[in-house]
Amino acid sequence: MTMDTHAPLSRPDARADAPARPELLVLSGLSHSYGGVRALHDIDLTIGDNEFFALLGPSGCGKTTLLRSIAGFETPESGTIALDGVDLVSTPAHKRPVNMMFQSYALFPHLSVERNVAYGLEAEGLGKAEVKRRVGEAIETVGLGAFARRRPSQLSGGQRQRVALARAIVKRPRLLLLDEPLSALDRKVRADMQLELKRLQHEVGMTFVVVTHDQEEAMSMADRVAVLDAGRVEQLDTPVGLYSNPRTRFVAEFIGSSSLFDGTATAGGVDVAGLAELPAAHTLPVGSAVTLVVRPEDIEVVAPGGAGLLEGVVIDTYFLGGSSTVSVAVPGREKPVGCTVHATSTARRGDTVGLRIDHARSVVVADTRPVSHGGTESA
Ligand SMILES: Nc1ncnc2c1ncn2[C@@H]1O[C@H](COP(=O)(O)OP(=O)(O)OP(=O)(O)O)[C@@H](O)[C@H]1O
Repeated sequence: MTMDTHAPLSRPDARADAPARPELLVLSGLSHSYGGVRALHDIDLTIGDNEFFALLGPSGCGKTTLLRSIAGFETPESGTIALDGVDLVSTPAHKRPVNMMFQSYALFPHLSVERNVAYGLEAEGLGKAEVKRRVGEAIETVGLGAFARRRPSQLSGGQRQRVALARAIVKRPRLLLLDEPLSALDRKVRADMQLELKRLQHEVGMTFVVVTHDQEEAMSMADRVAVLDAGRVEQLDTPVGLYSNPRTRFVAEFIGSSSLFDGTATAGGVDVAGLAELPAAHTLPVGSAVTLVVRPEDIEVVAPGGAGLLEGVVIDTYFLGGSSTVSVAVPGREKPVGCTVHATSTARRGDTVGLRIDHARSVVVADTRPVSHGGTESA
């Protein structure tokens, strides 16, 4: 049997709930409701200067409400928002040093690219020469120099998105808010634009706060990510921290793939219902309901029969290029266990294999749901 030899991810030891840079935006105790619907519950967040920050969560978790509160399109029920130490809640939206890029891009269809980009500056009453220079710079920054005279209908989706970006950065806000900025683009263009957005943020030196429900997008672009669920911040961390050290079951399921083993905490690990006691380090009360979270690259597929191994039967292998995913049915578990192996793995469908979990890398989280039998697996 082949052994999986992935290098371990480093675990962050710095406090990830505080930005590495000087703070720019501080939200304290922010709550908001729409009629009887609680959209935000007591949110505390600090976002750093020149940081690429993502708000990530499933539909309805409150991401847009949070963004709109920062922009000034919603007035929070309680709590404070300060930018550079100055209160924003009492500052009207148009006076905040904040710009928002909408999902729809909201371009003027009858105006050329350069007129679209110039619009906001002209509305501010800037001189013609200044407008021309700044518009030219912004259009170059987003790589649309050759398209300045075209109208939005003569551009691709990715190019339209760049116009919206140019229009957002041309006013040089301290903070740029982007609501699902890539959702209108197809998969390939999206991947390119993720890199582009990151480059642009670095180049213009502004703080970006991006809202997305796509965890890959958030993880690939952002310096830090706040994972929201039902109006609360579940975890605020770096992408590596979220992946390697999820603090709740929700985060473990939402970020990346994992096999989740529900059970009861023991002194040295987790007693997985109907399966085995699996060793793991944790500080949760013995006897409490917990979930052991194991990433696919932290499971080694080996010959069966060794001590401390789970055993199962390979039900599928998926070749992914440099690696493969082996899906193993383990008796007593409803969902198969996914393992990442080297592409040269000899594991084949129908093989009985042993699974060695890297106990030093698995994570135990408190499970607030009733203990289920058979375990679950995230996508
Ligand atoms: N204008 C409104 N009136 C009433 N309820 C609203 C309003 N806007 C949002 N909500 C509710 O507030 C909650 C948070 O909505 P919000 O739009 O902030 O979530 P979201 O995470 O951005 O979702 P999505 O990803 O689907 O856009 C949801 O339950 C939503 O139904």
